[in-house]
Amino acid sequence: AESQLTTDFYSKSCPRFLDIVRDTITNKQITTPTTAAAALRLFFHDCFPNGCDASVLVSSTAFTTAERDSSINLSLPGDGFDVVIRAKTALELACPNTVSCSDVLAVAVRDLLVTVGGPYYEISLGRRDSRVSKSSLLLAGSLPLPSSPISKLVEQFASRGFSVREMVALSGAHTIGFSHCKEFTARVNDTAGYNPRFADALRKACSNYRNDPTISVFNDVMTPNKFDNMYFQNIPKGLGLLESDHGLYSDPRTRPFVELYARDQARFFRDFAGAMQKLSVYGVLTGPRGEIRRRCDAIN
Ligand code: HEM
Ligand SMILES: [Ca+2]
Ligand SMILES: [Ca+2]
Repeated sequence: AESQLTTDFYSKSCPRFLDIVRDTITNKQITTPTTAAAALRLFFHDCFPNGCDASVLVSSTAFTTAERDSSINLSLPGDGFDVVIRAKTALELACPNTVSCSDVLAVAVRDLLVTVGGPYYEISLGRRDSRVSKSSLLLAGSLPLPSSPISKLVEQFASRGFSVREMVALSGAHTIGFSHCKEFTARVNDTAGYNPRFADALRKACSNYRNDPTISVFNDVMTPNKFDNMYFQNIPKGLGLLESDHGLYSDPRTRPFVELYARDQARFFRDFAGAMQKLSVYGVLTGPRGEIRRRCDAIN
């Protein structure tokens, strides 16, 4: 299906497509700077389990619990959904029933990454949206957990055609955004891999998280809002946040790529851009296998 995608898919049917998405994401990112990270994680959680088909955008109904309401997706921030819905609303006025929500999400993420300093890459278009979104179909193990051993993560990426190198490059997404205390606190207490002063600061920041589960910490403590290679420079210094971040440095299969990206940001940007292009065509639907959703939060 991915071979049927083209970069000029909407050039006749919706010539303003790219401009409309760019205007929308620019306004949103300026007013809400957490949007870029929110949308990037949303995209990963759409594509990785069952393909880039906007299945994660659908809301639950009286009859079905949608993917969005499965436990691993409950922490997806609303701003990722919101930026897609805003762009889609503007697009329905300009070119009704033409642009898929999955294409909007893929392009919105690309453009948002550029606004925070990330690399530009071409996005092929013509994805269609899923006609199903069921929490019950999201199998255990369809998304990586921070507590998973590196072998398990390598396996999860390999079964979808991603190399170890691509997995490390994609993990560089944690150069922006934040994580809730419950995702890492248990590990901080045994201090394995953490810089002691960083561990102290994390314990302090999270000391009240059971009463206030919204407390969260930047994934990249040095440049939290900038897309750069700082994530990889942090890890060898014990400044990685999640157990899976530290793990990339302890494992001999992934460590060389952490070191490579830590010293060569251009290399990281090239590999990240390539891996994002690959992720963005993973499991796409084309033609009659999908639909152009009228609203991104509901199957037609
Ligand atoms: C390698 C395995 C990965 C694991 C175990 C993992 C795990 C996590 C966890 C636990 C969080 C914190 C969520 C929260 O507390 O709200 C997080 C945040 C995030 N993840 Fe990952 N992730 C992985 C790979 C990826 C990939 C491949 C991407 C994108 C290409 C990505 C993008 C993000 C972003 C942008 C955030 C910050 C979200 C925000 O600020 O709203 N992650 N990740
Ligand atoms: Ca999906
Ligand atoms: Ca950063």
